[in-house]
Amino acid sequence: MQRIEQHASFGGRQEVWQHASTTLNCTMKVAVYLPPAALQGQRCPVLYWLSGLTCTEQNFITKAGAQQYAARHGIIVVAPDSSPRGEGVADDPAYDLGQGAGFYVDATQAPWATHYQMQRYVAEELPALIEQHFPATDVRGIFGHSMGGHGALVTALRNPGRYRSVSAFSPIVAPSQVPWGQKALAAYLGNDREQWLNWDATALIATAKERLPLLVDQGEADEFLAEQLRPQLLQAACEAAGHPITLRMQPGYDHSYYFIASFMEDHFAHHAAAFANPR
Ligand SMILES: N[C@@H](CCC(=O)N[C@@H](CS)C(=O)NCC(=O)O)C(=O)O
Repeated sequence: MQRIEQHASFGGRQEVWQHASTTLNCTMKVAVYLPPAALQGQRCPVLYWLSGLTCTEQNFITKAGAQQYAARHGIIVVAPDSSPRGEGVADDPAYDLGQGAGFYVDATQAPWATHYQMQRYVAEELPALIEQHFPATDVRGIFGHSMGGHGALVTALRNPGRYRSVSAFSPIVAPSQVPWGQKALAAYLGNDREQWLNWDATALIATAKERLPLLVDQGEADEFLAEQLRPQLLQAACEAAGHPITLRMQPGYDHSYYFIASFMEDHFAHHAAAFANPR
């Protein structure tokens, strides 16, 4: 791993690292915030952030205002790029497919399957790397925004026991039922809609092996709310399955990082409380 950026921040350090990913077959960039406790040699729990469409590892660290809360709670925050990248990596001219739009799934279809294995990357390769190279414990949480909110929910649901906590901002809760998800899942997984359900939080809730409480914040003025996000589908699935969920509709807020930053403190409190509780 090679460090390519470092900035003092709230007594800790915001870093960006670059590494060769064996899962994705390309060079990946990942942002790592080390709180003051980690710089003093303490092992800290790790909160993974998954970004939305068009994002790199930069959007979250420059716009979400998370460093102050990570510093206060003594949490390492890891924010990877949202897809494999590079000249040899398959892409599409549209913003919602290909580079910047990995959807956190493991692709099975050409030309995507060679590099687009984002689920194994975020759930397996990245935690192993972080826990080897940084003063991290194996206590993990995961959260994200939009496509990354979908990624966080699905990653926690598919990997029981691996995360202590999960939350999301404006997630795509039912990708198999909305245009962004249908386009990406058809490309990456093919046309068998049964396969799509393995990557759809609303579908996975019914048979979840672990009932981690979900915290979901959603802006009511979000331009993608009615067509792409539809959080009520997740709430209904949770009610049917007896899965704990706190869905907070936030009047006046749109889909942007201004919204995310406004409720970031609450998400850190949610994850920090879970980290403090022994299982
Ligand atoms: N209107 C946007 C749609 C993509 C979008 O809204 N991306 C969200 C995540 S779904 C985002 O985080 N954008 C980057 C940012 O706001 O920094 C575009 O065409 O680029």
